[in-house]
Amino acid sequence: MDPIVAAADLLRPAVPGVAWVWALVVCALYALYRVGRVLVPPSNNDGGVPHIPVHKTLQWMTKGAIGRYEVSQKLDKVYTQDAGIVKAWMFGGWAYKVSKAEYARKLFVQTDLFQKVNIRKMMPHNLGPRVSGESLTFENGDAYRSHRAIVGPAFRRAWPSSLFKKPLVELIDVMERDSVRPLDVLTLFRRGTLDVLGHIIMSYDFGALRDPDNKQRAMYDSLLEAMLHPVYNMFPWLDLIAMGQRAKQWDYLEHFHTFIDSIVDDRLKEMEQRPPLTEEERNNADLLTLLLESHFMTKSGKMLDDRNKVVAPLTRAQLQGNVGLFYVAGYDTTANSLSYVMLELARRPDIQQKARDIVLQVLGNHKDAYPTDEQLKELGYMDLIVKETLRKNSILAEIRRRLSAPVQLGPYTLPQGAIVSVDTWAIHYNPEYFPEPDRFVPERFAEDKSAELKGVVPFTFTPFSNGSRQCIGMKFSLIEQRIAISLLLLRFEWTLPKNSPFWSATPAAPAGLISPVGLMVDIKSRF
Ligand code: HEM
Repeated sequence: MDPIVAAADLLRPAVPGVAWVWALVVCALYALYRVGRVLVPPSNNDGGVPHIPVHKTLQWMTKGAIGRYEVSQKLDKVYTQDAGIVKAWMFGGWAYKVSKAEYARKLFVQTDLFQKVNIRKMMPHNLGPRVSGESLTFENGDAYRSHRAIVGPAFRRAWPSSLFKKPLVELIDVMERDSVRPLDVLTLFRRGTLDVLGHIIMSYDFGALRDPDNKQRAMYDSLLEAMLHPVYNMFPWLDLIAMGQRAKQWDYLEHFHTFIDSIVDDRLKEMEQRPPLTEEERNNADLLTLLLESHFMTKSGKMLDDRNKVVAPLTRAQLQGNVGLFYVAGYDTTANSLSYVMLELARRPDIQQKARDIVLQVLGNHKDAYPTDEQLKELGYMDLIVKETLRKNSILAEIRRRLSAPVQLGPYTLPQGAIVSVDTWAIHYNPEYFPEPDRFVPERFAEDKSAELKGVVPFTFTPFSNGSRQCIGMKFSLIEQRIAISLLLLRFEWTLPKNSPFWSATPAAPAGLISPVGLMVDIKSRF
């Protein structure tokens, strides 16, 4: 019987004093049972998956910004040993984390079995999942395939370098202006990526680079912080009584949705009245235009998904949700990635110079050079830098799924409903997959690498996830970063301040979105 009902029943008898004692005993037992469930991992007959004691996890959680690297090496690795899987207490419940290529492959490939966790349904009162509302990212099965058929074409396109020119050149100019002092690169890249996203998603100028105190950016950062707030994620019902800053963040959410809605509205009207896009217009169009073009095509009833089912048009809420998702998914991820690139290249001036030599060879040593599409092809080394940076500093620490049925992973049987995630840091630092994992070696990802750098084992490089649910914006982000890094190398030389803690460690949040908290860089203009 539900313990609350049992307690209420005990309160009914004629002798109230005794009833209260009984009620208190029942409540105390229930509290003990709840605490016990937290402390003792469920047996689940899973075949003896090793587990991390909850007090150890809590110890690390309370250490604050100590870094995912330390958590991975000193906690996860110690308890996982060679099993390639470990059970850990995360966000109020027990979950499995896998770190073996073979197990990760199953998670990435068997998408009907390893399903996306629909946190929108799980936490209906919580602010976080509402930011990207009814978007593809929470969907599974037919609903997901239908979304992806409409959203996919907007991302499967040419990404001409001219598309990025205005915001990226502005980013470099602002950086040059500020280069006299150690620079908080993460904040600057956040301003830059927001302007890039505004421009590319819906031809909107946020002006975040021009104005460091830009209100929209402050609002947006606050929303991101709200989405990742550990307490509200652990106790989602707290949002029912949101007060103070949290209540303000609910207002921001409304602003954000009204803002997207009004732009989607205008664009819908504009597109209804115009002839179909020409090839050239499509090449230079923003994502919203391409998304709506695809959305209009569904109205003929002839668009099919990858299993040949007819795709229904998106509702207004789904259009709004997907545009919101592009911001959520593309903003801090790319800003963090670029910051980590600056960090890794500051620590390795030899690789910084090697990359600069390539840039100067392709673009020439001219202050105003900007890569053409042809030149961009010759700047592929920047992608190797990004990949190695993301191997060492994966922005999403875990890629999480829920089991729709029991599954066998090696000797272990995981039960239906269990949460299973790929532990990107554990895989990326496994010397069996990446020899000498602490070293920064971009050439690991080159196609024509030397024999001692063996090929990347499939499903072991996962910063963008893998399989059919791989990041839809990966190509976009890689091109944006390829251009940004080339311009950074052309215009600046940089290093870390002498007393920077980042020379020997990488302080960062240990979970959630990984960020180089407090990174400052000394940059010097080359012109
Ligand atoms: C360095 C930059 C980026 C990283 C590291 C990154 C990483 C990821 C990862 C790991 C996932 C999969 C999450 C999961 O499977 O649970 C994902 C999904 C996604 N990403 Fe990215 N991303 C980046 C940039 C972008 C950009 C620039 C955009 C678009 C503007 C974008 C749009 C998306 C979308 C829409 C999804 C959901 C796809 C789905 O659910 O099928 N991402 N990203």
